[in-house]
Amino acid sequence: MNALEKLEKLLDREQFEKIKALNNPELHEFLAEWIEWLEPDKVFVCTDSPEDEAYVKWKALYYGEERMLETPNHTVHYDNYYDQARDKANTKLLVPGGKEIPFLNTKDRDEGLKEIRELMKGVMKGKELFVCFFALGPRNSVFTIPAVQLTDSAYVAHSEFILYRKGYEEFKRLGRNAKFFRFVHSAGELDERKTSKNLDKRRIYIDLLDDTVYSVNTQYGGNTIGLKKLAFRLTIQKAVKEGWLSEHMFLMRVNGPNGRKTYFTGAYPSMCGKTSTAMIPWENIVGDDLSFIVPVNGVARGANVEKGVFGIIQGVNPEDDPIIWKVLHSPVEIIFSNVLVKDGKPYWNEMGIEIPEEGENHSGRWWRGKKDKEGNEIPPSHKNARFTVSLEHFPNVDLEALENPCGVEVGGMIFGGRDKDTWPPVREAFDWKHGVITMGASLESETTAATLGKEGVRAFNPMAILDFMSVPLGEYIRNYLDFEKKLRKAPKIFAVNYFLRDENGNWLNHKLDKAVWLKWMELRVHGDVDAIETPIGYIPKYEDLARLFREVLDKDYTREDYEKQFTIRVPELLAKIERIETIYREKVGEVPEELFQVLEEERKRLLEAREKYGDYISPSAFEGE
Ligand SMILES: Nc1nc2c(ncn2[C@@H]2O[C@H](COP(=O)(O)OP(=O)(O)O)[C@@H](O)[C@H]2O)c(=O)[nH]1
Ligand SMILES: C=C(OP(=O)(O)O)C(=O)O
Ligand SMILES: [Mn+2]
Repeated sequence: MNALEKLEKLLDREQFEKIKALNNPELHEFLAEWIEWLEPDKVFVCTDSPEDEAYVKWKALYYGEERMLETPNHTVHYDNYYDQARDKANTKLLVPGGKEIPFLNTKDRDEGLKEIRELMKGVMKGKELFVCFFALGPRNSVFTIPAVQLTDSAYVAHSEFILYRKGYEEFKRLGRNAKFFRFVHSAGELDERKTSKNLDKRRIYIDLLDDTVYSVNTQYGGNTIGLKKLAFRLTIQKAVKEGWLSEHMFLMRVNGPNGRKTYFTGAYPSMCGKTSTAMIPWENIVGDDLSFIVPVNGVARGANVEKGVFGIIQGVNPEDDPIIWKVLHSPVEIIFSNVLVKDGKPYWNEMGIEIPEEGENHSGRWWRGKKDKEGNEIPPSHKNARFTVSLEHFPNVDLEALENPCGVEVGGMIFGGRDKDTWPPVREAFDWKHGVITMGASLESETTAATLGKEGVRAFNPMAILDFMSVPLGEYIRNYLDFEKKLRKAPKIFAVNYFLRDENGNWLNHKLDKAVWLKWMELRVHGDVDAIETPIGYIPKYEDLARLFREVLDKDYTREDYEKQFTIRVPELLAKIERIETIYREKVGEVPEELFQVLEEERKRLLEAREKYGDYISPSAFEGE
């Protein structure tokens, strides 16, 4: 029996016809094999029609994975109390022989496949399986990667309809030529709250040979939404093989003088400001999490992999995030996850308005002071609670850029993380190589609630991508360095730090200060302002920032603040170089030799500066040089 014949037996007539219309034997085989294996009671195939999408949304309510809120089109979804973040320990790359790769969590492919198949055998008995087709990147473009998702979670399928471009017609168009990604997900057995129950058997296995990702016994989006962080492992591998960049980066338009549009990408680890930056008033968002950057005729062109936002809701308040706030309070389609609900209204931590004293949240019935099994007080919403919404609903979206099959020219690339004491708020690299090595490859950031485990620990996180890395780090950095050679003019590279603190732990910057850093970087891309050359790159001059603070935020920016924020902190910077060098030399292995040279040059510049000016150097010391 061939695959199509098998599918004819497994599916209703109507569903079978939808599959049959896709002329792709490889797809048929994959579907036949997995549908037989998962043993769902029922299969629904989603085409790109509004009816099929509506069916999935209805099923999310029908099966109780989502509940309606008071505002039309708003729903709430809960994940298990212990399933609120990415599970790094149980996320593994399947590689032949289980080859160990530094910093990557690998497992023997045969063993992994065997284990996951056992966990998934018959896992969908009594359940409905949704077969969905999407595309990564704009459709019918150099960026497009078609993908098929199998899931028994209508919530996961619903999220994907909000976050990704539909792909059924794309599969049809490509026919048997479609090289596609595959995602197989099951939430596993559910408890009475419709959350995954068998968390001890939670597994996310990435099969790099077959471009397939399996995920089981989990619902949290970062572990389950195939096209997001799961596909990301596959696209990194593909990009490195093919010589382009697949990055953990937002994509935004910064509006310069006289209507000038300059596009920036920015890589910050999860919970370190990608969404908040891309959503900043004054500018325009194209994407907030994942970008493809491809060299086209010598120009680096960027596109958003997605078309929606799976954003962190904690701290979203009307002053700092006016645009998100407004969208969250309008009747557009939104899934709230792991927030507090009372009388049909969602509430979250630090939202700037009074929160009810009881209600329902990710822990079930909740009241202020409620403690979990470990004795920790449960906040109203989880720190990693999220909202899922399409970008089309944002007044600040740059739709033309989002939909452009050629993407947009990338003028600048930004790297940043949670760093309390080392990097200044903003600086520009001397050149591509200096930026890639001392900013991207040297990125460190404090861990956050976006992953399970301890928070606030400074960790090596090159290009904000370490959690998703799927190739040896040295190869990834080599690809970055080589990328410049494919370009006539490389994007400028910058580094930001929104998270500097004083001795008492107070932030040195306000959340909206980043608006000024963005404007400054835009001017620098076009050579419109001078800058101060320091041992670690170019930093802004006080006068330029003071003017921009006035223009953009209508605020005074004192020289005192500038001095504090932009002090060159030599001991911390040297210690960081030491740490980074040791990691690459002793732990990573097989790293391009330039990396060590560039770090050594930076160290020399810092040592010379220390000789002349001491440990903590005012920016003005370099101004006269
Ligand atoms: N102190 C401080 N917190 C910020 C700043 N920007 C963002 N945040 C907080 O960082 C958290 C994560 O931000 P988000 O933009 O959602 O991160 P993403 O996961 O990278 O998209 C949120 O709780 C924000 O409120 C900032 O400039 N300063
Ligand atoms: C979904 C995620 O994205 P973000 O980078 O916005 O936290 C994640 O990392 O789990
Ligand atoms: Mn985000």
